[in-house]
Amino acid sequence: MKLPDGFADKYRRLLGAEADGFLATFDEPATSGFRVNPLRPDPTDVNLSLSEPIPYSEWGYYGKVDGNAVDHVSGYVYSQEPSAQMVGAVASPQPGMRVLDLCAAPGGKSTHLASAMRGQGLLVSNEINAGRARVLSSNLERFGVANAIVTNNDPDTLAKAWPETFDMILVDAPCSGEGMFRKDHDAVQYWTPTYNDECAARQRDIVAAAFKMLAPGGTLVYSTCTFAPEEDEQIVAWLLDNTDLAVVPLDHAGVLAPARPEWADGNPAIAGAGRLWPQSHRGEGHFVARLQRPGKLPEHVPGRNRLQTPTAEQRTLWSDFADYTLVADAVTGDLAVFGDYLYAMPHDLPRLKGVRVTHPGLQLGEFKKRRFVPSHSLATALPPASFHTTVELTDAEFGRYRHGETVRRPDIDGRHFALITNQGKGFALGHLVNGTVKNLVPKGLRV
Ligand SMILES: C[S@@+](CC[C@H](N)C(=O)[O-])C[C@H]1O[C@@H](n2cnc3c(N)ncnc32)[C@H](O)[C@@H]1O
Repeated sequence: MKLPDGFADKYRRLLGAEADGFLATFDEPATSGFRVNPLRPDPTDVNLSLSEPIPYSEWGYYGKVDGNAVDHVSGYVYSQEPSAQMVGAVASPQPGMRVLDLCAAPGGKSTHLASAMRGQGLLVSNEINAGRARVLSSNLERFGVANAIVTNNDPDTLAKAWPETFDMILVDAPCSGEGMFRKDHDAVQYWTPTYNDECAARQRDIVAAAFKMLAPGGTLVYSTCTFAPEEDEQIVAWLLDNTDLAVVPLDHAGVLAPARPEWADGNPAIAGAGRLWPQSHRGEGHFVARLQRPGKLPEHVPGRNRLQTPTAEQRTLWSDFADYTLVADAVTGDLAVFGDYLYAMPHDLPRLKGVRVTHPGLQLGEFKKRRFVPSHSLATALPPASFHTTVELTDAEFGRYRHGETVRRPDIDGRHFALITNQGKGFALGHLVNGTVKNLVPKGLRV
């Protein structure tokens, strides 16, 4: 690969004898990986025949999953490069925590955090870019995450709304992406000898805002997919100088190499952070640090939010649908209406005033002229056992249904909604009308 001018010289200076091995990796193919979804009743019921587990990532495997395979479409797997999986492994939030993923799109780390949280507690996934926030919401829906909301704000706005609010915050920072060079040619084009300093200035602003939102006793995880000390060790040094955070040393017994204090201000505590290098590990490379505030985590105080609750008519429309389609208590959470849409919102929400919430929880459906139209997200959020009726499709029918076609099941009478499955995995809803399954795959998801 043609590396940008100045890049190789910089890493020869930093790495000395190790530089040749590091620079040679840019001519090797990129590595792929995925995680299985522990939120599913049978997480390993996916095609793992050729996949080898990633030793440091509880649900991770090396290998590639086809984006059109049922395992992907039904949210049984999430494709994520192996190094990136170290971040979720280091964070490992406990179920019940209040967690903020500040730079969250498209959702690789958020779905990993949600896996560890097991549906308990609150995950706030924030993304500054509106288009990317929409992709994030749909990836969380596909993965069946019901205890998350998505916000679309800059970090300073959130810091004003949510002082000392979260038990854990992940900053997976926008960076120069040197670890993406093998996968993303644009990252190579952007790089100049001053780009790392420009990224570092933005990263300092982001971590400063993140720190304001961290509760006493809380944990900040900072990560990048770049090798540049300006964006890695030097950001940790800045946090140690400007906040009461301390580095929690990571386990360097496996693939994670110690970070390099000499590439920042020499503070030996920085070595507790970790680096994944592509020359010594099967992955693209990453930096990760875990830092903690002194003190004891406070009790969560739910914010006083004035949410629009459903009207009596809307409640009836919802319960008519739910009673007829779902088993009892399939949906938990507080019912709230946003525009024409009904959501089940997670409990323990902080105050939402001043925050742009673009995905307030699990979208249940839309009220349309005195009718309730269920949302696609129910198909991947709820297990098949939650539905009174499921319709299993053959592999050939699966492809046609995703395309938007109807299927026939003459043995099923009446009119009702059903979960559509392939290989037992729910991936869409359908409306059965006298033996014909009308296709409810949203137009934007048809292929
Ligand atoms: C490395 S990516 C996050 C990847 C994500 N965590 C994942 O695992 O899928 C960084 C994200 O930060 C966002 N971003 C860019 N500028 C930002 C800023 N000033 N403050 C917060 N986020 C920003 C980008 O839009 C991008 O989605």
